[in-house]
Amino acid sequence: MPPQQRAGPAARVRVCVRLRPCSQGDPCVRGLDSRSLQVVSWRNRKETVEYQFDTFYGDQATQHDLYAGSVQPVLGHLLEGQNASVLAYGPTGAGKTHTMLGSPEQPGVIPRALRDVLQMTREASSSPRGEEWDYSVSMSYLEIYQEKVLDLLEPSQQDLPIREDRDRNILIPGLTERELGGFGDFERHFLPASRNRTVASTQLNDRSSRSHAVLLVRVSRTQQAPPHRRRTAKLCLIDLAGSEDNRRTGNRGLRLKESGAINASLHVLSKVVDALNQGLPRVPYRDSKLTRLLQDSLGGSAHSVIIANVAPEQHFYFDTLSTLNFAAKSKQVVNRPFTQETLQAPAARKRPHEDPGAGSASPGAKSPHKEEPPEAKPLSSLLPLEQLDPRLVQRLLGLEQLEKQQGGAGRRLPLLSTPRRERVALLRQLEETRGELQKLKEKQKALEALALLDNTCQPKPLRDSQAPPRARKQAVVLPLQQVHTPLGKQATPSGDKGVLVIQRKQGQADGPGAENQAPPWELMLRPDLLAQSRENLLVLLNQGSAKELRALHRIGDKKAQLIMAWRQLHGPFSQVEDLQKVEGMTAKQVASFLKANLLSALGRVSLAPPPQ
Ligand SMILES: Nc1ncnc2c1ncn2[C@@H]1O[C@H](COP(=O)(O)OP(=O)(O)OP(=O)(O)O)[C@@H](O)[C@H]1O
Repeated sequence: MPPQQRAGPAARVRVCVRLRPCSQGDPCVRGLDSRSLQVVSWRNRKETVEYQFDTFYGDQATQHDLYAGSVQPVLGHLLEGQNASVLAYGPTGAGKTHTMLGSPEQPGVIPRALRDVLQMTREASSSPRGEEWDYSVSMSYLEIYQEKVLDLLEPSQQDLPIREDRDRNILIPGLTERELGGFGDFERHFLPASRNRTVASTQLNDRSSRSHAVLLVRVSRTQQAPPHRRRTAKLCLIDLAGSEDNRRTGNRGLRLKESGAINASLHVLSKVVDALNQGLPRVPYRDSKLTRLLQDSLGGSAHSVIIANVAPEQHFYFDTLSTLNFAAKSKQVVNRPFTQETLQAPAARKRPHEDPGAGSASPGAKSPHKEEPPEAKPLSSLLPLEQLDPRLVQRLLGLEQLEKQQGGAGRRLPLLSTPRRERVALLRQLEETRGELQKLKEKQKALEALALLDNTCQPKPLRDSQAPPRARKQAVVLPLQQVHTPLGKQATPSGDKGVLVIQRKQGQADGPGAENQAPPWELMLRPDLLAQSRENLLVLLNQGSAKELRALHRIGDKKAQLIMAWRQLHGPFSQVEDLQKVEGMTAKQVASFLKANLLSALGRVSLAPPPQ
């Protein structure tokens, strides 16, 4: 059954800053109060910058202080079916992993949150009303290493896809998901998986995280009795890899490549926050795997907490400023958490431990969870309805009506309540309509192509300083018509100015079942214009500037340079096919270059009436 979403109040991203204890020299960061801090310039100690956040944790703050003050408060939303995210951000060596993971003596956010979530579900199920509900908690753990999504619970080199379902939940099909009965289960799965995370020694951190690590925890509660309401929420705990200034890390080779990927994805994260703050229509979530994964945490459906970790040493001064600037702008991001609830049909319902993947707010799971199938789309047309030929619209509507009666396209449900004779007539009508529709679509396509060519072929001077215009697909509706000609003969459907000829294909004719095949005719360019167009392309290849060459399809900056260099060395090309002699251009590439450019080169042809 379709999920129901109940929007809660908007929730601003909560931002706290944590300062790591100083390991050498005079610190350049000092706390002012429980919310504010000051950064002192390394050049002039009188120069200071002040920041204010939801909470500031100084270097004496404990793991418990931070967890209880900033993380625990958002976990309560999970049982309401709302998502939550905690994200540790900051330069390398500033204490992100310490904050999120900690050590056996000083456990960090992750073990504390898991203990609490498991405790919460246990308490809820043993409360007086809790007996009516089944609770389940499960986890997945992944890293994003060099733009690859890797499963840490079942490590392999396979880069897992990130998908979005129709309710805009982010899913990772194929990601392993483990059911957690208690904290012991969590430790059993999590500790070995943490060792799978990519870490390495750099000059700034002996165990530097080379990837972004994401722990996904799913909390579901399902009503035992009908209507089996089910609420599912996702908790995302993220230990980001640190931004790195490679002049200081001394990174080389693989380390340098890793830090390139880390810095690039953090840059996109910053652009995402900028776009959200400026209310831009396009937020570049898709520009990196990290932001794609965080799509429902930043400016999305989660209660989010950002922990900005900063290091106090003077040599971290610029990193500290850039981290605090990121944190300051993140404060303004507003999320819209909602409760998502599904009703499960009794037959589809299983006990949670049998079916950990069911439910649509899941982070995705190996076997059980599948991405929701896309909603059945209405029959598509080539052009917006209002631009289509009225007869075609009539046919489309008729077909849709018939398909509805029949139970949907492709599903040939018997029309049980319809008398047999009517049923046969209805089915025949449906077949005919489908056939006609197919034909009309083919014709529409052909006529669009024709209209496109006619538009492209406005006479222009041969040496035009402008680059040849790129063919623009235009929605032009022409009266539907088909010109039949004897085999091998050609006709010009648009009179003297026509540029296309319709030619019947060998061995094909209209007949029963022909509507299901490709049309029995094809469109071809008028031969005289074809020759002219090739000639124009050749002129362009021999005389065109780099800019004009780049304006051709399939020619980028590098190829344009190579073509000009070849021209200088060997003189003009004698035919377009000579392009094969240019470094890196194969016969196949030249053929596809020709195909892609013949139309736009036609724009340079002055049209004369076709030869009689
Ligand atoms: N609040 C803290 N108290 C005590 N030690 C800390 C604290 N924060 C960090 N450290 C220590 O500082 C060192 C670097 O911390 P950590 O590895 O957590 O940095 P990081 O930001 O995760 O770095 P990277 O991005 O390179 O992985 C570790 O030895 C860690 O134990």
